[in-house]
Amino acid sequence: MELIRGQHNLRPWHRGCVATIGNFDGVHLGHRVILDQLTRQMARLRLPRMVITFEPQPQEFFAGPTAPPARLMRLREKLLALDGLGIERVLCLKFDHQLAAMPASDFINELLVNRLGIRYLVVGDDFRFGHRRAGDFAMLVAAGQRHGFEVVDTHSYILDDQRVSSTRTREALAHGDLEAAARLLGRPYDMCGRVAHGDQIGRTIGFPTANIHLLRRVTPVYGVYAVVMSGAGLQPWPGVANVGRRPTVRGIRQQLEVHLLDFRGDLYGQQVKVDFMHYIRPEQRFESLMALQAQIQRDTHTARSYFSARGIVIPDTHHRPLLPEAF
Ligand SMILES: Cc1cc2nc3c(=O)[nH]c(=O)nc-3n(C[C@H](O)[C@H](O)[C@H](O)COP(=O)(O)O)c2cc1C
Ligand SMILES: Nc1ncnc2c1ncn2[C@@H]1O[C@H](COP(=O)(O)OP(=O)(O)O)[C@@H](O)[C@H]1O
Repeated sequence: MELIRGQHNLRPWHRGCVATIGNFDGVHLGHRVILDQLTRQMARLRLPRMVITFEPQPQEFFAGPTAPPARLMRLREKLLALDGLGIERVLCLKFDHQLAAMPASDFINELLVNRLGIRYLVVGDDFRFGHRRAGDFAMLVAAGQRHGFEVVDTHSYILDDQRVSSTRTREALAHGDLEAAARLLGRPYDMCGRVAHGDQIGRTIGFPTANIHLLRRVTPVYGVYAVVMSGAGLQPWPGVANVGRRPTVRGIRQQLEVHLLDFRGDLYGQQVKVDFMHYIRPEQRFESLMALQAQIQRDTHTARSYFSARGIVIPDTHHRPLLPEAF
């Protein structure tokens, strides 16, 4: 997949594509239907698929730095998901004052027509763009008729009588209904990151945890969960995780901490993905490390019952095949 950061990085060979515009936060089943639509048009018109997205997301820009709304994915996670679906190109536009002030006609003529040479565009019929949100679906349809591209409305994807959306997914996660979120996403909710060094308190209470910095993001999950971690050259590995500020040890930053069940080994520096399977409890402040330790012990029991009821097996570190000494 090719990532094009900003309009100024578009080159003449990027002209000619079938495209969609949106936040794609979560890359949920509704998004997947849109992307499938692009795939069919790619085959018909023999043109690459282009996803046009914004960073920060417009709602984040308008909310300002003090009250950022929760988002499901960091840009990196979004790009990984789109790459996994085989999308050829992503144009990531920096959403700033300049873009917010761009007249709707420039957005169409400069970007969509001149720079991108769009031949097919799929967007929601409530999509608004350009200065004062003056651009709308009807304007795109009219431009399409003038310049010879097709504009199609995204049909709402319905599950359990309701539209699948990023907001609905965030709400399911906020209510601890990870199972509902997984149905909307078509996979468990996950977060990706690199395992960093922490305060090394975990090992002293018998629960070493792989620390993953969340890079200032407002997460839609908060508290203790049964998780499955993958990456680091391991088979998917069940564990328990805490997303929070760790009030017991006076943590400052919000962090994701994963304790893998029955695992021993070094994970520092590894890039990992953590699937959130089941909500266990909210984060709490404990009076002592001993009280925290006792609670984590109970959390691991809860997680073990969850995994065994679903036939998810915990691998055995001791039975992992070892490379011969000579290697
Ligand atoms: C399953 C689990 C639940 C946790 N719950 C809490 C909690 O409710 N409150 C808290 O302050 N710390 C909690 N922690 C502890 C911290 O997340 C962290 O593991 C601990 O402070 C050790 O940090 P370190 O890895 O930097 O040494 C929990 C950890 C795990 C693995
Ligand atoms: N079962 C386990 N789950 C998670 N990490 C483990 C486990 N066993 C060993 N580790 C290793 O120990 C580190 C965590 O130990 P910890 O004492 O919590 O130190 P830190 O505060 O640096 O995270 C992990 O980053 C990983 O490399």
